Amino acid sequence: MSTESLRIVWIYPDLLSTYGDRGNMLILARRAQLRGMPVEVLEVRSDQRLPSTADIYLIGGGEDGPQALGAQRLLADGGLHRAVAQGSVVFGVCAGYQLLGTSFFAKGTQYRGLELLDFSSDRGPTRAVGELAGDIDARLGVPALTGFENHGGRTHLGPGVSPLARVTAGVGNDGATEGAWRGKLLGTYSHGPALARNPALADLLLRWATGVHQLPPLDDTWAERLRAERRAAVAAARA
Ligand SMILES: NC(=O)CC[C@H](N)C(=O)O
Repeated sequence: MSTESLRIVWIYPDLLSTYGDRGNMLILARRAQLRGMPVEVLEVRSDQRLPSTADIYLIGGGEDGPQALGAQRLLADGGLHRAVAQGSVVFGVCAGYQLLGTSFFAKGTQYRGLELLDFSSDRGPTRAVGELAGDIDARLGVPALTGFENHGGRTHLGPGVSPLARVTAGVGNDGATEGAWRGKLLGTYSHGPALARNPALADLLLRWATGVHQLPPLDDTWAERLRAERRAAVAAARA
C-alpha cells in the first residue's frame, strides 16, 4: 500500500459509470474497512488530473461517446500509466475494460486504447445483453463469475493476457472467454455491480493492493443469496 490508508480512485464517474458500477467502489471500501483498513476514496472527474499514487483504480462502463472521450483523456493525462508502472491495481468494467486494450470501436470509429493489456475490441453481430456467467481462471482462486452484460463490442485476447473466465452463460469477450487479466490489471464485461455479485473478486483486488494473502473472512450471507438467485435465474432462462 502506498500510504497508511488504502487509496481507491474512481476514474471519471462523469463519463464512465453504468448499471451500478459505482457499487464496485462502495464494496471495495466497505470490505477493506471491515478488515480494519483505513480507506480514502477519490472520485476524479474527466476535467481533473489523475493522481498516480493510489492503490486501486476503478473504471466503469459507458456509452460509446463517453468511452472514446475517456480514453483520450486518460492517454493525454498519463497518470494511470504511471500508476500501473508503480504496481497499482486496475479494475475495468465493460467500456472501462475495452479501453485498457490496444484499440476499440465507438460509433463506427476505431480508437486507440491505453495499451495496458494485450487485447483489442471490435463490434459483434448483435448487442450482448443479459446475464453473464463463467468459471474463473483457477489461478485466481475465485468462485464462478456472475454478472450482467450490455455491450456491442467483442474482445480478442492476445498472448500477453489470460482470460478472466470461460463463459458458461452469455457472451463476454466472444462467447467463449470473458474478461482478461495480467499482473494486477483485470477487466470484465460484468456489471451488476460486479464486485457486489462477486465479493471474492473484490477480495482478490484487495489482496493485490495490500500484499496481504489471507484476509479475515466476512459474513457474505447476502452476497451468497444474491449469487444463488442469479444462478437460478440463468438456469430458469435455459429451461
Ligand atoms: N456497457 C458498456 O460499457 C458498453 C461498452 C461499449 N460502448 C460497447 O457497447 O461495447
